[in-house]
Amino acid sequence: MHPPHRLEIRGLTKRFGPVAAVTDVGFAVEPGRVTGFLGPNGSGKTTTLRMLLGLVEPDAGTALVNGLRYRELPDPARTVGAALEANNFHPGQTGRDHLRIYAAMIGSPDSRVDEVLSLTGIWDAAHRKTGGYSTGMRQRLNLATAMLGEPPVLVLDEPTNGLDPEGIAWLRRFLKEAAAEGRTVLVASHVLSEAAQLVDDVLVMHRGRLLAAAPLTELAAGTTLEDAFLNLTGALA
Ligand SMILES: Nc1ncnc2c1ncn2[C@@H]1O[C@H](COP(=O)(O)OP(=O)(O)OP(=O)(O)O)[C@@H](O)[C@H]1O
Repeated sequence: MHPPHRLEIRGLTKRFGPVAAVTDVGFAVEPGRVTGFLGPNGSGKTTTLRMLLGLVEPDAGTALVNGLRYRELPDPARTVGAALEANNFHPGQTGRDHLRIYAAMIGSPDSRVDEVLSLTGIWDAAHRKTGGYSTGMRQRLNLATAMLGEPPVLVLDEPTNGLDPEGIAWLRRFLKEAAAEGRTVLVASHVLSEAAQLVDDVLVMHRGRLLAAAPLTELAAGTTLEDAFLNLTGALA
């Protein structure tokens, strides 16, 4: 794995026609911690992550991974493991073949495929076509793909969607361990009750703007994350 990496977002702004999707958003994400990127549907989380990954060009601002834009990284796929949508697999391909092709593309050894299959608990489904996977299995395959290059940074968008309670508990352990290993873990979610059990640091998005950035213990001191969130957004309603 590359050494730990820090993310730094500065003044990110993106409009889609009349929609101000993201407005002047800035924050840092530290290695060794799980950071929750929280906010309701449509608050600008995915657009911010897409700008971080060079998939959307910002109107203004920068998103840096250890001081470099994603497209300037010497080894991007092995630096940032990203899982944005769990439905971009070829339905006629097995999970294992999907991983083998991706491993070849990013220069990871074939042996890493078996490692990530074990790591993400989809070993049993590896030889089945992904068209028959449940949403939870797709999430695990997505995570397995993100982990192929042993990246120091993980960026995940709503990774618990479609996971059963056991899967959610498993993912929590997985991400906490990834952070304990020194990874930078950024997880977008609109499910505050789940986030409260997972994250160390909290970023709160609302209508395209960042409302708060603080450790969970500070933001939710003496209250729940839901109440802290409602207090923040209620003030703007
Ligand atoms: N490609 C696009 N074209 C037009 N509008 C877009 C596009 N992508 C996002 N938007 C709009 O930008 C706003 C922010 O969307 P975004 O997907 O970033 O929010 P989100 O917080 O990730 O929400 P969700 O949890 O529903 O994914 C929304 O109003 C959305 O409709």
